[in-house]
Amino acid sequence: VSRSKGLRGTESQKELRIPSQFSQEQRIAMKEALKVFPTVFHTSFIRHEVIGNYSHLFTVKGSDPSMQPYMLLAHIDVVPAPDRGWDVPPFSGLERDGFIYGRGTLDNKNSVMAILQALELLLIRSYIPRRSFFIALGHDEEVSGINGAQKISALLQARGVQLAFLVDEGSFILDGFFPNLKKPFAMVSVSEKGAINLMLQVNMTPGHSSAPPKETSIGILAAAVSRLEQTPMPNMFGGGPLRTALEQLADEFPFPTNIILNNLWLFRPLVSRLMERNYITNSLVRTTTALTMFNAGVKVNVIPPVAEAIINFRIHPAQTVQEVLKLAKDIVADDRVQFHVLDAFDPLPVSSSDDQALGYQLLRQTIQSVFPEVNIVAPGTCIGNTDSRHYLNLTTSIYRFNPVYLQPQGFSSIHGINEKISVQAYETQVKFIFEFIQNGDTDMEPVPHLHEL
Ligand SMILES: CCCCCCCCCCCCCCCCCC(=O)N[C@@H](Cc1ccccc1)C(=O)O
Ligand SMILES: [Zn+2]
Ligand SMILES: [Zn+2]
Repeated sequence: VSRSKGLRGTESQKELRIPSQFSQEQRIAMKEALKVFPTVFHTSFIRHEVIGNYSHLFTVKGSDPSMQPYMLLAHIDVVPAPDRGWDVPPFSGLERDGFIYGRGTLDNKNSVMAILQALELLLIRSYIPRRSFFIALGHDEEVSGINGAQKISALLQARGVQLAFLVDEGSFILDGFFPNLKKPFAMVSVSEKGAINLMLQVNMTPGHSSAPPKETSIGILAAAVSRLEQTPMPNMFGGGPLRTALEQLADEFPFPTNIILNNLWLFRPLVSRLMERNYITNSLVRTTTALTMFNAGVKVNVIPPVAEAIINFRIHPAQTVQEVLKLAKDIVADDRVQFHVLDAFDPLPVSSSDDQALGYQLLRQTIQSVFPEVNIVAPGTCIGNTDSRHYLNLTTSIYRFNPVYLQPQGFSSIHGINEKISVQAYETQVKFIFEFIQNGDTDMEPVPHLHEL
């Protein structure tokens, strides 16, 4: 998408804009006061509700009821953090060398705090939005979102709300993910992979370990999961957001990659193989198979009656739950291994990233203004799952983007160790949301878009 396209506000709208410049005092307060947002909680046109005991829903009523509302989404829960391996304790929130360390600093307390902080800063400058918006802060995203996001979504549906678009976590400004691409680019995820949690179970007759049978439940199951791990699902690289992104990025690469990416009609097989070389880009071209749990055995000298394993599949947008299960059964090819699907859902619909897509264009406009050094804003597919999938009933326009730079090392720190965000990056995220909310007051309305997969 060229930088020249985008949204244009009227002259009067431009004049009314509050510049996103903060005093030194405000910048210090932004960092220090990571606690309360008094103005947010005491503004007459903002309603705060607690949903499902712990999730938060803010309804910010705009002055123009004819404008369709949007939603900003984040989650307050985090995954556990091992005590070992961190440079500072993971729940201390300590600052070191300009970075705030801690579990959730990138996933997703940064967004929780930056959204509320940006709104607070706008309100104390007497900002009144034209377009209404919701802020939904889920409390159980890391364990499925059923008691948080799903309840908020049901409540808003009951109230007859339809959203123009929604913005959640799920992608970043990516820096250093391709070895020969020196410049960072913004990836806005317009879809996310599907998932299956599959339990494999083998039941055998227990007995004394001194006279073992030729095969045990553990041996049979281990062989089955090993076959799954050793047999990757097919490479599905071809179309969709990934192809669009690579084509948009083509000219950012040096020769000969630029030629290759500009001619995917010819070089598609080569590119699909190159993508497999790295475990992150590999996850974009196929359904991934991750062995995540394995349980068996009750005592050192008992042949175990049951062995169980859990396989976590992340489904490529070009496949379905049923197709992946069929492939998995064919790979295991052993009737003694029982399949139990614990939970499963297909890849999410693809939201529009065209010139008429309000949410996407507002993100692009704000990225270009806050990160002028970023040349490319490209659509992508989120490899993980987010709370946003619970809002399909409210909108067809779901975008996943965090206005933060991410390097491969930072990616490993999410759910890993030494998760951290620089104070400067956090300030920039606040600035981004401060601008985004104002940009949301544009008159441009989205056109209906049919989902495609
Ligand atoms: C053109 C290609 C460029 C290279 C691509 C690089 C990709 C790096 C993108 C990094 C963004 C990853 C953000 C992932 C957010 C996922 C959030 C998450 O962890 N969600 C959980 C939710 C969940 C779901 C079901 C049960 C429990 C939890 C997850 O496991 O997916
Ligand atoms: Zn998250
Ligand atoms: Zn997470």
